[in-house]
Amino acid sequence: MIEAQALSKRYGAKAAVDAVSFTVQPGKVTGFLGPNGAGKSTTMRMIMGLDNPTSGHVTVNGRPYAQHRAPLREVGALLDAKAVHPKRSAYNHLRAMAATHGIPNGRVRDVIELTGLGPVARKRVGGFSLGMGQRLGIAAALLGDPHTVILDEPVNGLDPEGVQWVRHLAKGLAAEGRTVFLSSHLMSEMALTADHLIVIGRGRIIADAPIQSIIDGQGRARVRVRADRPHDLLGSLAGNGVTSQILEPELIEITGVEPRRIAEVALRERVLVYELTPLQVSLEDAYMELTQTEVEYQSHSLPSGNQGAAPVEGR
Ligand SMILES: Nc1ncnc2c1ncn2[C@@H]1O[C@H](COP(=O)(O)OP(=O)(O)OP(=O)(O)O)[C@@H](O)[C@H]1O
Repeated sequence: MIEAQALSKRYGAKAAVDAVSFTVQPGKVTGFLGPNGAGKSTTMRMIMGLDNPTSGHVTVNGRPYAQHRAPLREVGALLDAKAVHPKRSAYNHLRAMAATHGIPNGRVRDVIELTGLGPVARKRVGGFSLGMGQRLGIAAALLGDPHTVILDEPVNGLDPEGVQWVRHLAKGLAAEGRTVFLSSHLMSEMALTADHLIVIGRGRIIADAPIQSIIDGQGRARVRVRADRPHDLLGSLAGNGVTSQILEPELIEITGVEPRRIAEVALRERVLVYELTPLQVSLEDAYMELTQTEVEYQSHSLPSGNQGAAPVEGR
């Protein structure tokens, strides 16, 4: 279990991590999700004792990382896959790590097999692709057979087979009762892997909940409607945070109101509706909604004729 309490890290005037408190439970995969620069890596580095908190504290299985007698057996982490001597082979890198931590050589062979590194294990790490480097980082994280596994952006650079492998690995480790904490900026990946999500934006926790409740809590009803007089319909639906997007002259998307209410209003206004389709709120939409105001580097789409979402105007 990982427990952070009012954990903060400042760089000068900037709060990279701002008084975050959370618990990562064993037996499930917890996703640590946030846009670029949100504070994920800084938090993970503090968990591993690589950065000192400015204030607050964080423990792994009840103690700060550095106070564990056999830390590699307690927590395994992939934080920076490139932090390996380029002239060493993968096998020698893992052997050296194992030797300094009293881990038998047999375990080195096990993790090489587990991570699919067998064919390249004797090659120099300097020539590794990003994906192979990630696999080596994961092999190192698992070397001590740890109770807690922390992986920072583990699917970075992996091909689809590798992505799927990480997914199965994470789920398998959690099923064995381990604490698994994975960071990502991709909601789509987390949706397939994590049981629980901690969402961070600009150094602060903005959600901490099971995946399903994040969808249920954040997603607002979105409905696609084809109607002969969309403006009349929208005029009558105005208010209470209802927003709309006109996609074609007779095609609109309405957010924030249930399909039945749209049908009732259309009937009352004698607007002909010939399509009324509830659109599923994807996890990606829920994430965008959660982090909208929390991204550090926001991209803006170019203005275009009738595509922008606009609040419904009253009559
Ligand atoms: N050593 C440092 N010195 C100054 N600022 C830093 C340092 N490390 C991180 N930061 C800043 O702290 C904030 C959080 O960075 P962090 O790397 O933890 O975010 P992240 O969520 O892991 O993002 P990414 O997905 O881009 O890696 C960013 O604004 C970053 O620029």
